[in-house]
Amino acid sequence: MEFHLEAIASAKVKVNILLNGGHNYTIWLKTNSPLLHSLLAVIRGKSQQQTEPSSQWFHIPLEEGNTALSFPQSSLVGLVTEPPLLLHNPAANDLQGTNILTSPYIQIDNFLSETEKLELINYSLEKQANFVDTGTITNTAYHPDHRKSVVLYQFPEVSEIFLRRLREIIPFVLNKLGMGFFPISHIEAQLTAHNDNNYFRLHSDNGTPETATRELTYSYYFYREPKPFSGGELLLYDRIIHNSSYYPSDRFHTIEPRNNSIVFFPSQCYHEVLPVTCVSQAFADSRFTINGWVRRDESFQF
Ligand SMILES: O=C(O)CCC(=O)C(=O)O
Ligand SMILES: [Fe+2]
Repeated sequence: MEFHLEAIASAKVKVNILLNGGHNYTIWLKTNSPLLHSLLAVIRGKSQQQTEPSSQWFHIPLEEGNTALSFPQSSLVGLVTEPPLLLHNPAANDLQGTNILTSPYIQIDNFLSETEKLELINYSLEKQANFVDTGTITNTAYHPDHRKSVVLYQFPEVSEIFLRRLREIIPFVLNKLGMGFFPISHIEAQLTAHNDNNYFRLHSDNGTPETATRELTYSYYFYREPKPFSGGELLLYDRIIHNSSYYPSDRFHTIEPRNNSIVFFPSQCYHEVLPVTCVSQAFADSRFTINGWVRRDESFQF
């Protein structure tokens, strides 16, 4: 399921505009705002030579349009952005030959309140009849046993509030992962359940043309207590970069699917979900997740 809620997707950046003569002004802009992109273009020295003199000026409305900040492009000497907007991916920067890159991840405990988590469990149980097999979409003749679990694609009653919460921490998460901030087009979300002998074999989340704009993967874990299953750890593999392509190395981090925690990592990193053992085999005793991907808006390039 994809959510195209602009309010959720486009996070804001604090931009301090540095002008000739030591002047500076702070404004807030969405990551996909054309103004932000024009400012960045000037900084990169890539602005088009305009013949129209008026287009060589910036006119920025302030205080809900009651005031305006106007200055010529030539006066712009710098931008301080928070969170940092990186103009390129430092991880892949200037790498030649074969390199091994550690796959960064962050796991945040108590992502939802205890009541919200319990409501989410009850909600998932009410919707049991609407879950569908993931294998029918993911498994192929080449990889017949790639994935086994069930998924709910539509859950509007909870997804909006969940994604709003998620969006708030994305700047913090990208910073922790050492990833540059990027313009976000939308955030995908699905609700999955892994029961006895369910798993997801080694894969990356953005290896196809349709998934190429996925930048950040998240997985929120929730289940009944006492923990009704074992296994189901997430293994996150470090990356081998060879000739600009990413491959999994044999080094990995083992991430426990701790109840009410959320994990984030770059979507290009290979990972797998180890088989779950769930003795009761009851749907209610599954390893539940809300998981998905934050997508880059390709129409805006920093
Ligand atoms: O359930 C997890 O821990 C990760 C799921 C996953 O890798 C995916 O859905 O792409
Ligand atoms: Fe994945």
